[in-house]
Amino acid sequence: MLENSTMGLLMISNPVFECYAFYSCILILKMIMMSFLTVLQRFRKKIFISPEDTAISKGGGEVKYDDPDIERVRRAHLNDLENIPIFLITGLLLVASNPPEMIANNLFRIYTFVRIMHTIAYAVIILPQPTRAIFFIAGVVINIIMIIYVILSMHNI
Ligand SMILES: N[C@@H](CCC(=O)N[C@@H](CS)C(=O)NCC(=O)O)C(=O)O
Repeated sequence: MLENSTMGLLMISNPVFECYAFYSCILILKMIMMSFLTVLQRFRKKIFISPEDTAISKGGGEVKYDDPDIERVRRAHLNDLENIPIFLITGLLLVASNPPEMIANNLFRIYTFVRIMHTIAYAVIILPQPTRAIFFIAGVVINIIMIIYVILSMHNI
């Protein structure tokens, strides 16, 4: 059983949890949108992942696995999958560690901003490197800061 005080931290009445929950929802919605962005590209280019999918496209289509535009969106989606779930778990651990509100909330805000910018730089307007790398690294640094805070806030290690 969680202690009462910890349960209190993981409730919307805690402003840090509220902020975490809000930005987590934004990031989850963003990831859901990546599937639709892929579908959009598939219909635009009439290129599908399985033969039966070509039947739902007016004018048919073909199965191909190396279209650069589609693969770009898929890579951006995969990169989200490599990073955002780490934030969702680490952010929750941070909330449970009762961090300073301003610091935690700004980490959540900046993380969300850099992940959205990573997608834009990778799959929407395609910005030159190292723009995307900077957004990626900023996100990784925030996850690491949160992990270090959580570890340091433990009493029994
Ligand atoms: N799985 C990634 C690990 C490194 C990474 O995430 N790099 C960032 C900054 S260059 C990125 O946007 N990689 C592109 C990608 O994952 O498709 C890769 O193979 O590149």
